[in-house]
Amino acid sequence: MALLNQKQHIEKVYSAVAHTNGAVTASVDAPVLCSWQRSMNQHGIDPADAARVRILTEREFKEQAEAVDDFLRIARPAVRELFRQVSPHGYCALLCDHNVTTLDWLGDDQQAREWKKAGLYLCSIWAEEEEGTCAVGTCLVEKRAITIHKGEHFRVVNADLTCSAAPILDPFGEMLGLIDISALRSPDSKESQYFALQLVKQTAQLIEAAYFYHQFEDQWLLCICNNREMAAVNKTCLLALDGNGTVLAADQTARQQFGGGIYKTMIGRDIGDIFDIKFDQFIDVAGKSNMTWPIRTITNGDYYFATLRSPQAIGIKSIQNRPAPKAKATPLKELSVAEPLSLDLLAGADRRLREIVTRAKRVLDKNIPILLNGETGTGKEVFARAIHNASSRANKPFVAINCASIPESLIESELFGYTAGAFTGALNKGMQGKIVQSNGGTLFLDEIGDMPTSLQPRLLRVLAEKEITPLGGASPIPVRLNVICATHRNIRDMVAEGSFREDLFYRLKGISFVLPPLRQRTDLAQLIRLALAIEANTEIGAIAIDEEALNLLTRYDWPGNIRQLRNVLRYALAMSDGDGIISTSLPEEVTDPELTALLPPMETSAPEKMQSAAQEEHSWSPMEQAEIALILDALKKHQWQVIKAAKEIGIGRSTMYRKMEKYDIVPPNKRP
Ligand SMILES: Nc1ncnc2c1ncn2[C@@H]1O[C@H](COP(=O)(O)OP(=O)(O)OP(=O)(O)O)[C@@H](O)[C@H]1O
Repeated sequence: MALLNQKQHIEKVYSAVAHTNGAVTASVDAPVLCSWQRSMNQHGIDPADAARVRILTEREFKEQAEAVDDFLRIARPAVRELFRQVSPHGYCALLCDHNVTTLDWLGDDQQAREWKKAGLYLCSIWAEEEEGTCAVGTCLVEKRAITIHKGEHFRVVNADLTCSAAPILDPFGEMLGLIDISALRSPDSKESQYFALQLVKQTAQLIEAAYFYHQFEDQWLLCICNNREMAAVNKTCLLALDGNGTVLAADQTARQQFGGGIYKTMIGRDIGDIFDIKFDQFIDVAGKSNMTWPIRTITNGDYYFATLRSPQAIGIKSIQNRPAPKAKATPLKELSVAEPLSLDLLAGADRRLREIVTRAKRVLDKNIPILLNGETGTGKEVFARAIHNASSRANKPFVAINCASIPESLIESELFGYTAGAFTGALNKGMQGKIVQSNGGTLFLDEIGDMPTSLQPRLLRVLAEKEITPLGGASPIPVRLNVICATHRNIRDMVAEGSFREDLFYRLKGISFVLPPLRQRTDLAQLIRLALAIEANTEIGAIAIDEEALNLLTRYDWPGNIRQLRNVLRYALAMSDGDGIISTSLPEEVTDPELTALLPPMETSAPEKMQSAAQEEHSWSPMEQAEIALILDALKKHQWQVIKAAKEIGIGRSTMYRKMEKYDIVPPNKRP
């Protein structure tokens, strides 16, 4: 842009934002003007600022791309096709994640320097907070497709570009990413970009549909169209249904057409409440054929045409005896909800979790260390077990060690084992460490953030050399190690503070997954039904739960995540009189969270304090202290259910009671 034009552009932006000249303000499209105001007033950006677009470092790029691996894999072919169509007209194509970072880029290599200079390149960040008005950033804010043409850009350095971007939403209406096509030069009129905008919109829709299919490939997919001829090839208006005909997800078109645009009005509803179909009969006819079937809406009797695609694999058992798809019928035992839970059952219908499960399945047998991160009770251990059970090592041992519950002095021998007479107090026969026990199976290192710094180099050596020398041993033992670690801590921060070795961190984090806390899960109602079935040892849906109770449970904040949810359901089952769960079956912490919040902290923390005080009065030997810590940890983990805690430690019930008596360990409900 020539200097004079640059000056005019800057003056125009200032004048429009300040409304000093009505004609200037009126000449700017409303969404562009709003974005200019945000850029200047909220983000404090100077339209004259000539800085280049910010670029991600290689490591940041790798991490961000890894986190949306599935999305990129699904979207790339569509971006390539789009680029093929637009590149002869001077456009490049950008695929961005929901952080507006360019994770894929296609452009004419001969102009690579120019693209780079303009920031239209891999790793560039097109956030409105940094760039001001721009197609990608403003599209993210507006959540709709938009063209930002030349001087509509906020910063003068971008004012030669023309860019059209469209959002790509997931089946739950959340932003997955964005697609953009941009050109360095273009005609002055914005109308020239009309077809560019339509093309990015279409491509975004295609990616959304592909993603929807992928996310729900193990469920029934109902594809609805208002035209019989187009029904078989239609890519939008999709509903994912479970084996009972309950709506699990709906794409944008379906939400707009049948749910008034509101996601929640459709999810969890029976398909028979929306269309005049009985789902079990419908899958008998439509599920077995690729034919198109006429259906009518219940509300106003409008005709539509539907095709039904059967699941590729079913994870959840249906309450009635519905026929499983013939092609890939799943063995009966996989349909049960009994523990240990499979990866598919753990994923539920939550987008993030389903993505995590898909990625986890891809590395199952690749000997890549997995790091699981997540708040307490989000299911890290259960997830690790499910990964093990889904791998080819399923018939080999899954050995878990909790680095936080074992005293530092014992971790070494627990992990590495020792030979007979290695030290005073060592068992006569010596002890095989957990690492050797897990040989060929999976070693689960829970709370890895609590691994003492003194032991970290030793663990690193075992991982690198794949052999181990027990304490007191002379020769190393070769081990086939597959490690899954878990922690609720931020190990990266620990690395920065120096309390966790960086080399060990990268050795353990071949791939990492963050399990979402319950408050972020989008499939809470479904998870509640699943957990209820597990607690009651029945099939999903066999225990009724009324709407008020379900609402209370889905609205509750769940600081203890799934562990707490399962305790609440266990309590509710005990309180219910056989007619299912109603709101009065639920504990007060759920029905009246404010009341619980008002209780003085002593109510919850006192028992633990008293317990520690009781232990401190004695002078136990280090071995006894270790035993106390182990018992207390197991009891707390199992909410003071002695039998479960004993089972976890691997001792009998009577031994457990004897030890509790010896160590003065009293359950909170029996304390004075
Ligand atoms: N998807 C699920 N459905 C039903 N129950 C689940 C699910 N995920 C986890 N659970 C249950 O929740 C409880 C907590 O799970 P787990 O011990 O794996 O969590 P965690 O994240 O390892 O907890 P912590 O960090 O406290 O060790 C367990 O009883 C487990 O069986």
